[in-house]
Amino acid sequence: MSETVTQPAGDPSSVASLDHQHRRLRVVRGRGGVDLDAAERAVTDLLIALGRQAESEHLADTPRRVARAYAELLAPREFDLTTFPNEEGYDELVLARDIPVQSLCEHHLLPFQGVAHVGYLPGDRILGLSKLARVVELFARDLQVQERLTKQVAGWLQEHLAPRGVGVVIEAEHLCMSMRGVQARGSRTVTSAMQGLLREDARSRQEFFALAGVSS
Ligand SMILES: Nc1nc2c(ncn2[C@@H]2O[C@H](COP(=O)(O)OP(=O)(O)OP(=O)(O)O)[C@@H](O)[C@H]2O)c(=O)[nH]1
Ligand SMILES: [Zn+2]
Repeated sequence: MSETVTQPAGDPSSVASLDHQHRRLRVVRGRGGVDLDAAERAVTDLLIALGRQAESEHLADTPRRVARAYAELLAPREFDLTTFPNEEGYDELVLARDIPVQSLCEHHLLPFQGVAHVGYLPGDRILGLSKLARVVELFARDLQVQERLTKQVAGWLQEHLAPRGVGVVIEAEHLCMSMRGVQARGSRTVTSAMQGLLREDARSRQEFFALAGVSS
């Protein structure tokens, strides 16, 4: 048996189907579609505005490449959110550290990249471990600000896994801050989002930050 679930407001383009028998949630996140032809024309115009014609063989195909690159960067891969019954009653933290994060800053369309530490305190069900990284990608492949990305990952896990708590820390370097502008090379921005016991209980919160290797 399966049913289609539409994601909540703020994420209107996402659709998922729930397989009750296997407790799998098929996660598909559309972006309303990238218009590749229009993007290609826009990149051609941008190159002209920057004073660059298709003067070399390298540049000749650049508009098409850039359009396809953005389409790829804005399209998270589909996955099944597989959960299992917490048969052992495991009630300590589960934490995946150093999950690579790559996203695009919505102010300059430049990359920001770094790592995410994502953890949760299990309730009735535990999650296939790889899914923590997949949820990070689900929201990172978008035009983002780091604060929103961090909160979206935590909120989504809380909603779909119903754990006793969720914690997300992201450490990232923004190329808009290092390659240009202030040129603060090597500076990393740290954001966190905590839900449930990891927000309310000081001991759990401290343990999360200690295991994540981040001072609280
Ligand atoms: N809060 C937040 N700010 C971000 C993020 N990514 C980039 N920014 C900042 O967004 C701001 C945009 O500010 P503006 O003053 O409009 O842009 P700007 O003139 O290019 O700013 P400078 O980078 O200081 O040269 C900059 O301070 C960026 O560093 C993010 O993920 N979160
Ligand atoms: Zn930026």
